[in-house]
Amino acid sequence: MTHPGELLKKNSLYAGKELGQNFLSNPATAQMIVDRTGVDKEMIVLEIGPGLGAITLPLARACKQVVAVEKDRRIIPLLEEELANEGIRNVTIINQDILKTDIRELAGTKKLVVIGNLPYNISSQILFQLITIRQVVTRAFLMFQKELAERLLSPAGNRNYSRLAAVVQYASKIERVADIRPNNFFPRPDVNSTVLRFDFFETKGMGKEDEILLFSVIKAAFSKRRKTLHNAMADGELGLTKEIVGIALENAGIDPSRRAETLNVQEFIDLSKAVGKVSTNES
Ligand SMILES: C[S@@+](CC[C@H](N)C(=O)[O-])C[C@H]1O[C@@H](n2cnc3c(N)ncnc32)[C@H](O)[C@@H]1O
Repeated sequence: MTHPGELLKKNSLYAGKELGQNFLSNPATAQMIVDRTGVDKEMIVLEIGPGLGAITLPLARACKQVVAVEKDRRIIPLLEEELANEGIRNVTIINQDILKTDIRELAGTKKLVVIGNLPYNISSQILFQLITIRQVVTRAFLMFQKELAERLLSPAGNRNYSRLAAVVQYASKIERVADIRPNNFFPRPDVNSTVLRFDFFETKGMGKEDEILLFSVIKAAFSKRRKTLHNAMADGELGLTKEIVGIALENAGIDPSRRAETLNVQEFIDLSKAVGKVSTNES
């Protein structure tokens, strides 16, 4: 691969901050990430934000096909040239914003593996998007700012445990793949990065509606994290009175004086089922 600094300079371009363009500049690191994904020649991989191709090149050699969604139109000719120089023909580049992309439609009847060195300002949104379409995404390898990765890995009871961690842990098994230092990027970011692996799964007995309610309950519980569950969930966006919340907590066997960050995924499931039941009985 050509060094991103050199490639941009040659084409009179610059790395855009608003698009989170910190390109991987160390080919050994990009190769290590691809090796650790374990992708093979049978797999179709969706790459989010291929940039100048640091990951795309080793990835295309390892898998059957890469579908690469890149928002920045300016850098696509450079990526195409990098691929052509290496004789790589199994990459389809789509010039689009991933947040406006129908990934389900892209997948068609196939299952996808997703990989992305993401712009940090939209990484949580992308992860949430993948969770909602996990019927077509088997696993994902995503790079995050290290602090966010630590929060996602935090178990219930840890002070870093959050709304997003609860939702992600409900939908996937998470593992740390690698920590990556700033000197592996151009331009150098101010923060450390971590690649995480997500193996998505479906939970038995949880339909689409149950899941929507569960995510709302988790959101409401974390909306006022310093308050007890009873206070945080009452009179909020769930539209439940204090009395109803009290009954739901009791039916779920959860002490109302606990706080959101102490509830594990199963307890959130029990609580959302209890909320669903008590609200149906009320209406
Ligand atoms: C951190 S750079 C990583 C580039 C490349 N994968 C690498 O590792 O060197 C993020 C890439 O995502 C692209 N990008 C930013 N926002 C995007 C969006 N909403 N949809 C698709 N691509 C986006 C940027 O233009 C950039 O190429």
